[in-house]
Amino acid sequence: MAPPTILVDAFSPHTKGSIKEIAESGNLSSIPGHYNFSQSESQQLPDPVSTEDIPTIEFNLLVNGTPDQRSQVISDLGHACSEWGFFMVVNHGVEERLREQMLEVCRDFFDLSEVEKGKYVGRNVLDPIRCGTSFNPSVETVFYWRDFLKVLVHPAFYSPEKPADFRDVTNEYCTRIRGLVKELLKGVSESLGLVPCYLEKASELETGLQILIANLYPRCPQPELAMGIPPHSDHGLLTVLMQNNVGGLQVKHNGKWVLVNPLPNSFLVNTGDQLEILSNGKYKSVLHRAVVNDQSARISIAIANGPSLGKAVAPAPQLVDSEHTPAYCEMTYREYVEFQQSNSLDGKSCLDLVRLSNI
Ligand SMILES: O=C(O)CCC(=O)C(=O)O
Ligand SMILES: [Fe+2]
Repeated sequence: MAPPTILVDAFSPHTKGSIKEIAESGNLSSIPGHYNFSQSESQQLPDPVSTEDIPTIEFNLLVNGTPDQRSQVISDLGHACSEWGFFMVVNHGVEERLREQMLEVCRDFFDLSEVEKGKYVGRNVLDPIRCGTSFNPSVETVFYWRDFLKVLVHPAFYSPEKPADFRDVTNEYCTRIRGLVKELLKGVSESLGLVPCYLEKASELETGLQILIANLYPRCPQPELAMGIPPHSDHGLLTVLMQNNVGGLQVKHNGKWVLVNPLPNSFLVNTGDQLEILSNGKYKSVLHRAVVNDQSARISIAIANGPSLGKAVAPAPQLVDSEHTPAYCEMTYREYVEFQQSNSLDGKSCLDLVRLSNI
């Protein structure tokens, strides 16, 4: 088979529009060649996928439980972070109505005209509002079956002008998620043997960077040949994810891809690179990816919660001793995010690049 000849410059997704537009144009029965990963040398599809029970965290017991119940949840959190880097949160108190509204405003955004969405085509990772397609199209030769919208929502809050209710709904939702993350991080700190406020302080969470990422994966006529989002880890502390009722997320666990089937009304939470650094590698930032399907469009909404951009992040001194030397170099979160964006990671975590060689 001939190698792919499509170059980013010759076929910029920004000029040709979204994958939504391509997927919805006529009766598409096969995917364009530059979405076909079987032609790519760098990505291999698919690996065997298994189903396993994913750890579940009872949020209500973490914040309102008896001391014994709270201790149990903290121990569950510790296990989830060290063994999986991934867990489901149930009984979190965020109303189903708000979650549905979030999905609606994000769907309405993707339904805007290409011209309207084109206002937000951005190039830089820290642009306040950025809409695009694929994963990192400036360095890719085969594209991902995904459109995205990324909005910075904290410490300064931004919103596209349309749809009209996007601003209010996302502001409320992201504020609620910040509350959830703050409590989860207290539990995670305690599970590391640190004081409850450790991670909050060490990451300057009050001015922490929060990013809303809405992903649209349209129906794909040949899902076995395409990929929605490639294996990656998230750069922040904790990412809180939900989806419409369509599956596709997979997490890497013990060397295998595990299909995630969330419990109704639950949030999916994964650990990010900054948590791995702060915990000196005790909690691994989990690799995850999203596959596509030929039945229904999938929408996922990830809220990434990270340290303050100016905060220099390093392993907690309490987790460093003669047996556990510092495993990562200190870097501000801004440097880390920009460093990640400037590297073609090709399925690897940016952490591989900042890990000190002594572990
Ligand atoms: O669509 C998904 O389930 C995963 C999305 C994701 O990993 C991300 O936006 O970082
Ligand atoms: Fe992710």
